[in-house]
Order: sequence, then C-alpha cells, then structure tokens
Amino acid sequence: MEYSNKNFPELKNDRLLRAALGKSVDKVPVWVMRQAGRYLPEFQEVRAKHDFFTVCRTPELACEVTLQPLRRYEHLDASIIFSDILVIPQALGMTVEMHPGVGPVFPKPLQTPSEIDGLQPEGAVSRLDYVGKAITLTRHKIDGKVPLIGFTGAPFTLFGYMLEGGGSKTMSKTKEWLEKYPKDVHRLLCLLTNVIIDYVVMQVESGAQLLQVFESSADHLSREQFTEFSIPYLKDIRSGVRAKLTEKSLEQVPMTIFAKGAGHSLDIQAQLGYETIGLDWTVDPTEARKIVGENITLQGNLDPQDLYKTPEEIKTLTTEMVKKFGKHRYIANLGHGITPQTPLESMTVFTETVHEAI
Ligand SMILES: Cc1c2[nH]c(c1CCC(=O)O)Cc1[nH]c(c(CCC(=O)O)c1C)Cc1[nH]c(c(CCC(=O)O)c1C)Cc1[nH]c(c(C)c1CCC(=O)O)C2
Repeated sequence: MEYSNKNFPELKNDRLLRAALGKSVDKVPVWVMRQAGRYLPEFQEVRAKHDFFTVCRTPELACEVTLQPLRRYEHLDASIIFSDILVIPQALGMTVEMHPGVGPVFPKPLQTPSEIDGLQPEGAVSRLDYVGKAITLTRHKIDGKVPLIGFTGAPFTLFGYMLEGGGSKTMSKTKEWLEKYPKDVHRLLCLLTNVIIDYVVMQVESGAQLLQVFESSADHLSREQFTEFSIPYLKDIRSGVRAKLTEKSLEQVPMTIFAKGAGHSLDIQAQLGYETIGLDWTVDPTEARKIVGENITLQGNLDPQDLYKTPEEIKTLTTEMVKKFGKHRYIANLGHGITPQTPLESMTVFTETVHEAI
C-alpha cells in the first residue's frame, strides 16, 4: 500500500525539535548516531537475510530497522531514517558495494578530473525516491512517538569517498586533488551541493522533521582547508534548503551540522545558519558554548568508546557531560556513531541517565 505524505500521526514527543529551536524542554532529548546498527541483534538478523543497500532501497526493511532501537530503548527521543550517505554517489551513476567487515567499496572510484563529467546529476534525486518512500512509511508507522530525522553526507565527505574508493586513513588522493586540481574539486563540490539540496528537500517533503548533514571526513582538514573546501558548501546547503522549502510552501525544519574533527572551527560553523552544531568528543562543552554563543543548540558528545565501560562509569560520565552542557539548547548524543560490539545495556544506561541527569 502507498502511504501519503499528508496526515501524519500527531507528534507526541517534541523534545528534540524544541531543543533544536531553543525552546524549553522538560528533559534533555537524547538519540544516538547509528542507533539502528550492528550492535543490535535484531538488526543483524535483518542483515543476515538482506544486503545492506537492499535494506536501504526497500522501504519496509528500512522502516523496520529504523524502528528497532525505539522498541528496545524507551528513552530515545528521535529516530533517524535508515540509509547511508553513499546513496548519493550511487544515484550519480557510481557503483558502491558494502563489504562486511570492510565497509563501503567503490570498484571504480574517480581517477581523473575529466570523469566528473561522466556523473549524472540530472534525475539523481528521482533515483533516490526510495528514501522518500521509506521516510513517509516510517512517519506513519512511528505513530508520532518521536520525530524522524533525515540526513545527507556533506559534499567534501562524499567527494572523499568517491575518490578514495572507500574509507581511507590518510585521504592521500583527496589531498593530492585539493593541491593539484582545486578548480575541478570545486566544480564537483558544487555539483554535489546542488544534488544534496534537492535531495534533503525531497526528504522533508516526504516527512523528515529535522535534517542532519554529516561532514564526517572534516577531521582530515586543517582550518584553512575546511574554510575553502567545506564551509562554503555547508553554507549554501543551509540557505538553499531554506529557500527551496519556502518556494515549495513546505514548513521549515531545523538543521544540524556535524563536522567531525572540526572543533577548531566552531566560530565559523556558528555563522552558517544551522540551528544545531554536532560535536565530537574532543571538544569541551563549556568551551564550545563560549565560542558559539547562546543562540545555537549543541549536540553530542560522549566518546562512543565510553559505552564499553561499566554501567556505573557510564552513568558518571554521562551525568557530568549533561551537567556541563546544561538543559538549554542541548541534545545529548555520542561524539560519533555507536560501534558494533557495544553492550546492549550501555544504551539503556546512557539514554536513561540523560533523562535523569538534570
Ligand atoms: C561516513 C558515513 C557513512 N555512512 C554514514 C556516514 C556518516 C556518519 C559517520 O561518520 O559515521 C551515515 C549513516 N550510515 C548509516 C546510518 C543510519 C542511520 C543511523 O544512524 O542509525 C547513517 C546516518 C547506516 C550504516 N552504514 C553502514 C552500516 C554498517 C554496515 C552493515 O550493516 O554491514 C550501517 C548500519 C556502513 C558504512 N557506511 C559508511 C561507512 C564508512 C560504513 C562502514 C563502517 C561502519 O560500518 O561503521 C559511510
């Protein structure tokens, strides 16, 4: 049955959206990056039967794994649609496979700047309509319990994967291109930016209530490189989404920028128009607040590795973190995605403690 993107069930828990917009909350909202993932046995069960991108492309399966963490953890205040940032390179015509134990693999990564012309931005967003369908279905099935977050990779991070052909410790090819072919790099980042804007606007049209932009590879960039190769595009995405939503008479949604490893540039990030800035665990909450001021929400930032500690230690660390951030304009999360071997109990302790901390 086809679901409509109108008449969604009424939202019962709006803590996440209130915090993102700077309104008061009864409790600090909490969710976890990669909360639908391999640490959950019920996710593993689905993955044993279906290839990773088949789950992304099948709305019923994507919806099911999106809902799994909510069934297990009653304290979660948000869901994030199950998908991947690399569906964009796929929609541009590149092949991306997910190899268990390895991660994403591009059999034919970009090799020369002239190959940028072979990408197919026309029609890319309509080739991603399965994400919209998954979002619409999930908004109905979630029954207003918590808001649904949509997301995208940011241009620089996507460019890095398209060039390296997968995850890379050094990003040496990417860095070589930044030096050798800056004009072509900017051309590609621009192409990605335009697709990303239309893609996340489609997600909002389909039912996404908040958008997060993942600049996960920012940790490879100096402040100068981040300023040249990431910031202008992050800015264009924020203003482009705002303008297109207005143009389409769609409601505005709050947006989060999570630039991992870019704690050196919080002052610049605060100028981009995003309601929320995500922090990794290397950033001190008090320092971050001083830099970004009072009018931006902060999200983060417990070290995912801390979830391997004892429940008592997790409780102490989480309480300390929440107290440092405070109740105003704060969304509790980890400083990066939850890792596969994390004990199930740790998530209970983490999410429960956030709600009890202040
Ligand atoms: C860089 C990046 C990717 N994907 C993503 C990022 C940005 C966030 C980050 O930095 O962690 C984003 C992402 N990927 C996934 C989600 C789903 C929603 C959620 O957060 O629960 C989200 C938001 C599912 C996934 N994406 C992936 C899995 C595990 C793969 C599997 O099931 O086999 C999941 C649940 C695979 C993936 N996908 C990607 C990598 C590098 C890997 C392999 C490494 C890893 O597994 O952590 C690309």
